[in-house]
Amino acid sequence: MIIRTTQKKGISITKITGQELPKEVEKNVAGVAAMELLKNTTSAYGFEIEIHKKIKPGSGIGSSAASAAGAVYGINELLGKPFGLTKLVEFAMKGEALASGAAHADNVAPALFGGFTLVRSYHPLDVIPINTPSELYATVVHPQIEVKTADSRSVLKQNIPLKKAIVQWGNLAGLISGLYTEDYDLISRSLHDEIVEPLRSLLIPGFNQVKEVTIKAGALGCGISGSGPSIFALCKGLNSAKKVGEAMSTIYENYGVDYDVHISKINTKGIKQINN
Ligand SMILES: Nc1ncnc2c1ncn2[C@@H]1O[C@H](COP(=O)(O)OP(=O)(O)O)[C@@H](O)[C@H]1O
Ligand SMILES: N[C@@H](CCOP(=O)(O)O)C(=O)O
Repeated sequence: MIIRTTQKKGISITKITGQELPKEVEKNVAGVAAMELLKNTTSAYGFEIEIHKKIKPGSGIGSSAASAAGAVYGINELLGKPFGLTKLVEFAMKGEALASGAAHADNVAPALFGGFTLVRSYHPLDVIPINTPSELYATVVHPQIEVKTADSRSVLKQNIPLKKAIVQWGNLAGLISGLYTEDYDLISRSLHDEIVEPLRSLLIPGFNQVKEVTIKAGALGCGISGSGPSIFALCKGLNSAKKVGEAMSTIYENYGVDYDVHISKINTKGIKQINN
């Protein structure tokens, strides 16, 4: 993303490459998030935004969040950093509301803070950055089909049986504890989703096979990335992450579905600015 200051007040989106997305400010998550930030300033300037997309929308790996968070981060830098990270998350959430119908911080918070983040509360917004174990890698397979967050939210049930909620609270607490203590076995034992995965996985071709081969290949755990269709695995060490990536690929090779595999150490720094 490239952001420039302009004499004309307001936001404009001047160029989009890589994907078909609207340039109208009110229809693009970057424009909506940027407008929300501007509403909270008395800036004498405006900003023009170029968006260069490398991820298909409806990915489950935060394509929309990347644009929303990038826009507010860049404008905040150009304004001399009047806002802290939590405030930027609030602005970027307005962009996510356009994409999915819900002003959630699940992707914009980690994009801005870096690493793992816990969104403890929305009223008020309370984002807690969580420790990242030093040997932790993520492997993500992104089958090139679009699953919109709004659609995969609509398949969820509004009520959760108490028994399932108790199991899930245990897993969540175990995961947070495992991340802080860098206990990879505990992370592995805690990576289970009793509530959302059984419903949403039906929207993802090959999900069960991917999960099976991924665990066999040595992943600590595997699940739906965001609202899908991407599937993530957490791994200890780069070699394990690569083996898991190969195992994931075999499934989509057999399905004949185009896919990308991304392997990365967990990025603990969040968005960074590059000056040209
Ligand atoms: N700058 C943008 N980047 C990505 N998606 C955008 C953008 N602006 C608007 N959208 C819309 O947001 C929706 C994708 O968001 P979402 O379903 O949450 O997928 P993802 O998991 O890839 O973020 C699509 O309808 C897309 O047209
Ligand atoms: N975590 C939320 C939002 C997911 O958004 P996405 O853009 O990553 O799909 C959810 O699971 O609904």
